[in-house]
Amino acid sequence: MPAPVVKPRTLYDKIWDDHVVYQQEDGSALLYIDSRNAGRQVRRTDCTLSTVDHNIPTLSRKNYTSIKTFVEEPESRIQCMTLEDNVKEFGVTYFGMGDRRQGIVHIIGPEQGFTLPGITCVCGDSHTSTHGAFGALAFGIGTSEVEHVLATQTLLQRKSKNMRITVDGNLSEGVSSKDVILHIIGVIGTAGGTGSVIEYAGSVFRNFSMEARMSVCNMSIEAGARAGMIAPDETTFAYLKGRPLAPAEGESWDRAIEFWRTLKSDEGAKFDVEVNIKAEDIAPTVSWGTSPQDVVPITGIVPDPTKITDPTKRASMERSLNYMGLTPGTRMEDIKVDKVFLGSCTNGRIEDLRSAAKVILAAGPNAKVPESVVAMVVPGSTLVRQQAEAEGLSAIFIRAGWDWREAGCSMCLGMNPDQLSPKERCASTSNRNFEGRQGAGGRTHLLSPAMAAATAMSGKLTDVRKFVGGKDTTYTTDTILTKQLNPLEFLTDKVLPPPIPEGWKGGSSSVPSGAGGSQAGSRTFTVLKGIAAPLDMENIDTDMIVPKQFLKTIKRTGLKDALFYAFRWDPATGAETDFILNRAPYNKACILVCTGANFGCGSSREHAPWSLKDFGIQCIIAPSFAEIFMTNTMQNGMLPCVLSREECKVLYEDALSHKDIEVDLEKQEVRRENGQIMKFTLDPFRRHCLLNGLDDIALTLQKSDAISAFEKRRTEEWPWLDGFANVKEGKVGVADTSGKKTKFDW
Ligand SMILES: CC(C)[C@H](C(=O)O)[C@@H](O)C(=O)O
Ligand code: SF4
Repeated sequence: MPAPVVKPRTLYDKIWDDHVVYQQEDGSALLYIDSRNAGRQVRRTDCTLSTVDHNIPTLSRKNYTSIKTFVEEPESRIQCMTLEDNVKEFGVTYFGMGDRRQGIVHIIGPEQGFTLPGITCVCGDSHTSTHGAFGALAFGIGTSEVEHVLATQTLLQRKSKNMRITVDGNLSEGVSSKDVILHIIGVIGTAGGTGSVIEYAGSVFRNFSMEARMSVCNMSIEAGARAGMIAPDETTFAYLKGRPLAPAEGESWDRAIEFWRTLKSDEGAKFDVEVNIKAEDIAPTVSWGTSPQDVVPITGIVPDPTKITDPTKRASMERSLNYMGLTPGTRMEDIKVDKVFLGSCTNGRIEDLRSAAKVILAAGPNAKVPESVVAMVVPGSTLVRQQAEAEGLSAIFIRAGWDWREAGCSMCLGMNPDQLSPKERCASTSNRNFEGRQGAGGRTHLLSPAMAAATAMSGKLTDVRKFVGGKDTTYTTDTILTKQLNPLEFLTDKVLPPPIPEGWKGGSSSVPSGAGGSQAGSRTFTVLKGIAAPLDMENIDTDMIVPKQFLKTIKRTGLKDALFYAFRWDPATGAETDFILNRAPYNKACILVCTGANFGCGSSREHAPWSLKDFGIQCIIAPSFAEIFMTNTMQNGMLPCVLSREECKVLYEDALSHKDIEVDLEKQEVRRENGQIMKFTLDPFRRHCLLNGLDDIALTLQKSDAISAFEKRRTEEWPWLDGFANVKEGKVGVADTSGKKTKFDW
């Protein structure tokens, strides 16, 4: 009999196929998750890593003794202490503030060799896409899904489309990986990758270092994609070799490498969407608006909304320009800044710091940041910080007048004290320029580390080529700086597997008990009729829906007033504004109708649906949704309903005239008062769960035999994934197992 013909597969197809624990009839699958960066009992502590990053202060830690005494802000302190209690209780490896392996989770995972090719990796954070740079399938999830993974080590997923973005050619001088990804998002838009996993291909990515690849994959979420990935190659393997949590050299490493070499898209594999970009078309790029797609070359001008024909899009652009305090036609290079932020999970790595330091050096030995500007560097991890100090980079920054901080997320989202004041303008190497992202009323321009340095040294947005004319500032080998050290010199802390928590009967044959049904409120959605609140905006992001200051809660409830906070409360007086949700009858709305696409884009914060639900909104109707937000709503018994833009506009008018709208999930239809019916569709499994109020975790636990069987096979085929493979004796990188039991409200 002839051998069956094997269809060529993409890299994404291969990783997906390797992780299917159980294929459901409706097309969705239970996917095994190899690693997660973060309750319930934890099924695989050996696959879990946790740290503190979002809300910790970035002040000197010289006198650090404990979170309790160091973190002044009470809610942040409670959140961090709760995490510490939980990692103790569950025996999860934890890099706390006193550990030099602490840092932004998307920096420390790769740094430690925890992120490996071919794995699935999730984290309750949208920039988990970063880890795709290693040829992993890595994506962000919300709190409810994190719970699901912690309890079952699996996730219910529907396969995404395959999208390939190829960038071939030679990048021009001054153009870095950040410019490449900003340019890509400018071309395809923030919803351009929705429903897809992007594979980045072509000579530009092949020639990038791992750090540059991480910056690109990191921002896949800003392009709306489920994940971004790059096929692993010799650059990947060289980066991983010798890292503490990577497979140990010898048989384990050899076996792993042999497998990793198979992880590439086959010749002739089918991609549903292909985008081709010429490297030569990419210039040093900067954002002008409040969405990462609002970008222009640094040599460009602020665009003119009157040239936009679609009224919703035009209104969004006008709103952005008004928020940003910019006039159409202004040269980007004429825009003065107040602050410069170098850091974040996009650009807080050693190469980013080197690239910026190089520009500072090029500005001259005595060059200083102008008095009017505050420039800060926040390394992505404490190890990056130590390496930068050893390489002499910190001295370059400090001499030029930059503020040299400790590791954390910092002003990327301002959940800690590092924030912009209203109307302050910041050149930032982070990934999001949403309204209020870096502080209420603050204005953000996204750019590369080299451009940030050029901007800091001149006080206004500046073309980096003015500083490094003729010199290549891409992340290749660099000779200007004093000395470049091998990161392995800093990765010397010994690692042991996490301790086994008391009472844990783990292993691949058992599934923790007590799982199921912890979500707040009802999970059932059937028919809903009532007042709908109208919204006419594009790209409503989750930072707008619920700003960062409310993410410090460890509860799912009490977020009613947090909803659209910056819109609903006057920043000066705290009084109610006349925003639509504050006006009767919309203050009692149970449905939200939005005419703009890409509702819920940005962060994976489940606080967004929690706050909507707390307000009373159970259904959102829009032309399209960001994927993580959509899943998060359904996890909370809410319905995201997709209708065409035209239908949304009709319902918007109904909402304006206070007409009731009826949404029927059983029949999958929206009914208007005049009897007109609009049909919609929803994933059959999700619909079934919503109609019956089913808990995913309870359902998954019924498949525990399949999970155990998968784990057995995984141990045979990929033994290096069990436990922390490259374990050395010595210091334990975890908290102990004593301590009181702490329970979240979720
Ligand atoms: C807080 C977290 C859930 C969030 C994310 O998902 O991205 C944050 O990292 C952000 O960048 O907004
Ligand atoms: S995007 Fe910013 S806030 Fe979010 S993980 Fe990265 S650094 Fe932290």
